[in-house]
Amino acid sequence: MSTHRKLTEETVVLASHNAGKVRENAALLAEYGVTIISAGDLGLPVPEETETTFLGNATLKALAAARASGMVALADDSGFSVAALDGAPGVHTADWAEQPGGGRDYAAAMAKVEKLARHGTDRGAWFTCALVLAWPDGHTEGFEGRCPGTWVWPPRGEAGFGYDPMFQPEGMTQTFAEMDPAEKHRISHRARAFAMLAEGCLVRR
Ligand SMILES: O=c1nc[nH]c2c1ncn2[C@H]1C[C@H](O)[C@@H](COP(=O)(O)OP(=O)(O)OP(=O)(O)O)O1
Ligand SMILES: [Mg+2]
Repeated sequence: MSTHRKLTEETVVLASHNAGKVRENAALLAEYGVTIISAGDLGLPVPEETETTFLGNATLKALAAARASGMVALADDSGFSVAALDGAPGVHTADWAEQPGGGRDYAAAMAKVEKLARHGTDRGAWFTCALVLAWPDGHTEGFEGRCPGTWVWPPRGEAGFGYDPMFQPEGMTQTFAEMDPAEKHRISHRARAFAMLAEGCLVRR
């Protein structure tokens, strides 16, 4: 018997303000007949990410959206880690792209990572994604997936979002940004976390 709470609702709030993440999670949920409303569409605030782990921050974002909306919410906290940098930027991945005047510059963020990591011999890198479902009564279900690979320079490809152009997953010759979305969905950290979430909490309809 599963110890996970099942999602019975047909619509969930996607507690993310990142268009790339909303798009990828919406596509994954659609396979289970679940539709989404984004936190942006509902005008929900962007909570401060004060936790030190991906699961901690995803839980905080999911609970804030579930309580504010009265609906089940799904949050995604994710990031890029470099072995030579002891896992940085990690939970601070989005912060590294933040510009002084507001907004994000991912070309600059990738250049910062390369500058710090280029002297190391270890090219290992990985993406992590924590997905948390939260109910308005405070119940949560969380799952974490990782995708191992290497960082590459210069960045390659136009698809995807964020740090995708500098990440080549293990066993592949293309970066995430050179793959089509369906291919990224077969192997990504998000897809792996989602597969666990689906196994635990989703019912195909
Ligand atoms: O598949 C990915 N491919 C490339 N980059 C990625 C991926 N997944 C996460 N990332 C990057 C984007 C962001 O710089 C950080 C997540 O930060 P994170 O706080 O979880 O998301 P966010 O602030 O963009 O949106 P929100 O918190 O509203 O969900 O990692
Ligand atoms: Mg964030």
